[in-house]
Amino acid sequence: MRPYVFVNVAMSADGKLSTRERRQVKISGSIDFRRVDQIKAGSDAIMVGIGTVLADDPSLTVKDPELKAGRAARGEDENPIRVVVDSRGRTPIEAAILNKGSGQRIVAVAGEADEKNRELLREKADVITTGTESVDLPALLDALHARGVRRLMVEGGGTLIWSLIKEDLVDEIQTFIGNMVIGGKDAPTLADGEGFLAAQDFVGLDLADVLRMEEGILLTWKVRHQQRSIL
Ligand SMILES: NC(=O)c1ccc[n+]([C@@H]2O[C@H](COP(=O)([O-])OP(=O)(O)OC[C@H]3O[C@@H](n4cnc5c(N)ncnc54)[C@H](O)[C@@H]3O)[C@@H](O)[C@H]2O)c1
Ligand SMILES: Nc1nc(=O)c(N)c(NC[C@H](O)[C@H](O)[C@H](O)COP(=O)(O)O)[nH]1
Repeated sequence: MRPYVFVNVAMSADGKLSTRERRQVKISGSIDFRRVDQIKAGSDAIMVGIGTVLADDPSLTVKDPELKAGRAARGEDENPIRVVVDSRGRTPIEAAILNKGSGQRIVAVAGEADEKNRELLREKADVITTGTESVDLPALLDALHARGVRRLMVEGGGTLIWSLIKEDLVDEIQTFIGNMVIGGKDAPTLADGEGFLAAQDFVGLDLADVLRMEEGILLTWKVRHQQRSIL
């Protein structure tokens, strides 16, 4: 079993999530940032890859006090469970995601992660070890479901999103497209990794909503799941 998984990113008009130097770019306007806060507050967990932690040092906390109060009224922590996918356990112990705001943290590492790193991270987070070189994403989602996670928001980055999509683990993609061109053939996009080559492997989407938002546009897609042959 796994949670409902939805990706939320902001990208430039040319599809970039940040610069080729992975320097964070403010793409969302105030309305989209508020929307992101709302969907974060409505999630049981929010997940990022270690690349995003090292590049942006995000706290992934809920910002609006009313949204936090709403979570408390439902008997929830003020922040969703924050999950870092981090094969080698490189999450800095002083990272914002481990120190800012209350709530549970999970760092998912792979078997190869250094035991010392795992020990250190256990002071601030639950450490889940799954997979050998990279984190076993189906197993991680199963573990999150077993912990009661039913709605999982994935913030990025492109490498993590690619793996989740490739393993057919994403149900919905929300992307805010902002009114700027970042450029750069090596700048990160919504789905990086090795990419598909054959058209029959491309992941199909159904357009669920289009919304103009300031000078940008918010697209919501539902992912068409692979027709798994039932053996
Ligand atoms: N604009 C946005 O909405 C947005 C959101 C998040 C991140 N970003 C940007 O994305 C960039 C970071 O993205 P990224 O692709 O470098 O890193 P990422 O955040 O996607 O993390 C990828 C890393 O996670 C680890 N990992 C472990 N198991 C894995 C698995 N099974 N599959 C995939 N990864 C696994 C690996 O070390 C891998 O390199 C930054 O520049 C950041 O600013 C933008
Ligand atoms: N939705 C969105 N619009 C953007 O313009 C932008 N640059 C990000 N980037 C994603 C990044 O990883 C974190 O969402 C932010 O860094 C927020 O981090 P905080 O929780 O405020 O610490 N995300």
